[in-house]
Amino acid sequence: MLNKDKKFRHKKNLIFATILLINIILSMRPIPSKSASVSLCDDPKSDLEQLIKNIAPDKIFVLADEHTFRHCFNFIKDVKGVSAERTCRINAGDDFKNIESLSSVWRFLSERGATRHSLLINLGGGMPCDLGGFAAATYKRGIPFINIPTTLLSMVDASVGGKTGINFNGFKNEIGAFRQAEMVLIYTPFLNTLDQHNLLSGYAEMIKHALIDKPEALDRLLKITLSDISSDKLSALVAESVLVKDRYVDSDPLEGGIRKALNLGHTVGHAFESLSMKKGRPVLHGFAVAWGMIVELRMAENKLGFPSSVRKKVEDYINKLYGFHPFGESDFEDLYALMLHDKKNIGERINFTLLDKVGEPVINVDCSKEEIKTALSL
Ligand SMILES: NC(=O)c1ccc[n+]([C@@H]2O[C@H](COP(=O)([O-])OP(=O)(O)OC[C@H]3O[C@@H](n4cnc5c(N)ncnc54)[C@H](O)[C@@H]3O)[C@@H](O)[C@H]2O)c1
Ligand SMILES: O=C(O)C(=O)C[C@@H](O)[C@H](O)[C@H](O)COP(=O)(O)O
Ligand SMILES: [Zn+2]
Repeated sequence: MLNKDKKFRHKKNLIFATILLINIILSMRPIPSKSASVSLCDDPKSDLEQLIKNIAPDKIFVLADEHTFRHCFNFIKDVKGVSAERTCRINAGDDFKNIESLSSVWRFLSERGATRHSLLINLGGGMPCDLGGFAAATYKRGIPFINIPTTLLSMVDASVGGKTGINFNGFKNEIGAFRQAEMVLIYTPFLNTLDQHNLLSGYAEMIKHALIDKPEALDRLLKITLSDISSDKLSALVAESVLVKDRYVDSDPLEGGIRKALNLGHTVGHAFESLSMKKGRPVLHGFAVAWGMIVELRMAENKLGFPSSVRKKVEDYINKLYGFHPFGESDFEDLYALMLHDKKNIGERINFTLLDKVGEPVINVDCSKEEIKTALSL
């Protein structure tokens, strides 16, 4: 099963890499995505207008947070049918990816007469994309939505693949649904106003994609200093990264199996993220995932023989750029209790996604409390 999977992935890798290369050479923009349509665009206004023409909604609504309304709304405000009056603005940050914000979006749509034929455009990072996607999935049992990601993290990861939802009861994405966007429009100049901290946060998910893709992709990322990167180079890396995500989503859209590879670093990462939020000192999702990957690569090394030289290279890179995770021995029981709620678990078993080697994820690895503790405190 695994071997067949590897061969299949290798063949698909080659096809995608070839298409990507041809695209870059010919400067063609659409990304050959399969699960949701994803495109790298040069002109969000005209691309959005074309899309809206095809969808033909009766009304158009936009969801933005306070920052994306300020920095990004101007790029789409002149699109026919888009208006500030029909733009729902929510507070920024993961603290607000909650039932109250969700309810305010449902109310906004309902009070302004949104129908099942109305369109919701989520303009923002992973927070508005996740929350807006879930609002769209549930409002009148589902209306179409478009994601326009404005952070690096949402361009390479959160806007694609149909996982929508909110945090609830102290747990990440506890309530949600799988629902694909009609289209994902990636416009990398939005990143010009994004701070370095949030760029790094997105870069962590790119490192995750490289780890489940191939050694060359990982080596390339670990050589780059994000603060010096040219916008062309970053756009090419965004395209490459989002293709990795799309490939896994396409093989297993509802996460019955191999899509769990995309959750590498998240069993521990989500526990870090939830605990930091509970303590009132929230860390960004990508930072939590970066630290979660360190712990899970140690577990992969201990349990599956993942090469220690590669684990060390990734760990050094993360420690240098992201610092060390802010948790101590005394946090272990809380972190473990949070991991018991991970969505990949079955019964009381905590199921990790680990790696044999770079590009060879192994899903459903059952790890004991002791094994987790050892990896956390090495
Ligand atoms: N659905 C998925 O597959 C998936 C994948 C990865 C992460 N996520 C989720 O995504 C969320 C994290 O996403 P995120 O990192 O994009 O966070 P975010 O949406 O909270 O954005 C981070 C910050 O950047 C600001 N911002 C956004 N775009 C900007 C721009 N262009 N210029 C200036 N500021 C801007 C936002 O207002 C916010 O303050 C988490 O909730 C995580 O769980 C979901
Ligand atoms: O798309 C996926 O599948 C992922 O796991 C991508 C993750 O980066 C993302 O953070 C996702 O929201 C985590 O999902 P969850 O099912 O662990 O809540
Ligand atoms: Zn993530």
